Amino acid sequence: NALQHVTGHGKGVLGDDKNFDVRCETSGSPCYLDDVNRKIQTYDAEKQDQNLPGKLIKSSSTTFNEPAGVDAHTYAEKTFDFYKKKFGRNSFDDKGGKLISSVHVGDKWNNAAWDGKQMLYGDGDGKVFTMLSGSLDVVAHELTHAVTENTANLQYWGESGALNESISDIMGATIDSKNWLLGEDIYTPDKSGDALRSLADPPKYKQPDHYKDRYIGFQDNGGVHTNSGINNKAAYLIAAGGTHHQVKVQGIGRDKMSAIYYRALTLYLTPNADFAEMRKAAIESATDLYGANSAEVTAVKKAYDSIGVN
Ligand SMILES: O=C(O)[C@H](CCc1ccccc1)CC1(C(=O)N[C@@H](Cc2c[nH]c3ccccc23)C(=O)O)CCCC1
Ligand SMILES: [Ca+2]
Ligand SMILES: [Zn+2]
Repeated sequence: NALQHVTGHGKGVLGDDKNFDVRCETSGSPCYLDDVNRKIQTYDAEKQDQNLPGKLIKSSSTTFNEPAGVDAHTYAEKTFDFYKKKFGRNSFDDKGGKLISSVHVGDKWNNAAWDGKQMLYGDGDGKVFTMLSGSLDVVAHELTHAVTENTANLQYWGESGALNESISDIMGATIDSKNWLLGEDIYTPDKSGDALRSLADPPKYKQPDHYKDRYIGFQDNGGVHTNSGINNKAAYLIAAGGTHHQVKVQGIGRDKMSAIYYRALTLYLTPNADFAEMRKAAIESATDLYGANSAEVTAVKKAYDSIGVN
């Protein structure tokens, strides 16, 4: 069958209308959540997590009545386009690798993940989470794990793991740039105004925002989802500015901040990098991009001073 690609339509998890690229048989039907240009395919795991990816989501027309799949597909396209347009990166591996997502993974699974090969999204239990692909920052978070694996490959425990997590939150909050929250669109559907994490104020959701308050222990791979708050705070301050622990940072904006972290991730960070190495890599990247005595380099130095990473 000819690789036709047409525009599909459908409502997302929050009931909003979305357009996205699909593939239809030459007869015009059925159509699939298969973006042949970007090589993004979205599957239905049918509430199990053993035989992945499951079934390629299809519809008898270009209209898809599958909100979780519509958002997983559309947000993967948006994240793909961000990396391509802003950094010239051709998919997560910079080789045009195929991006596979599965929705309805597990039974009311209150989580999502990149499993080393594909993205997985749970439906949530409807209390703690609604379908997790309904949040652009979550999709961008997961896809960024794939980028990290193909670049610095930050090991997923201890300080390198916290940095791995932080880079995913930073790119998530850059691509979903409406605020500095993570997961707010799908977290506690019955309650508004809360989120899974805040980069602006990590302690609001029980994350540290200073190196002296880091978690040292064995839970969650040594606290990768906890200590990410420390580097998240630094990234927030570099972008938005502010005074933290008596240190004043002049912000340089989200755009330059994310360019610094992307350069650090792809050129300087190594698999076992710790927070001290993150500081050096960010200074080096800002120096490359904006000059040794630039306001951008000063912002990076001050931000890391303010979180106790000197
Ligand atoms: O990608 C990640 O870092 C997280 C992947 C978690 C995971 C790891 C290994 C196997 C399965 C699942 C998923 C996300 C996450 O931050 N999960 C946290 C918070 C969380 C979500 N659901 C939970 C349920 C219970 C406890 C904590 C959580 C975690 O797993 O810690 C990222 C954005 C939103 C969900
Ligand atoms: Ca957000
Ligand atoms: Zn993560």
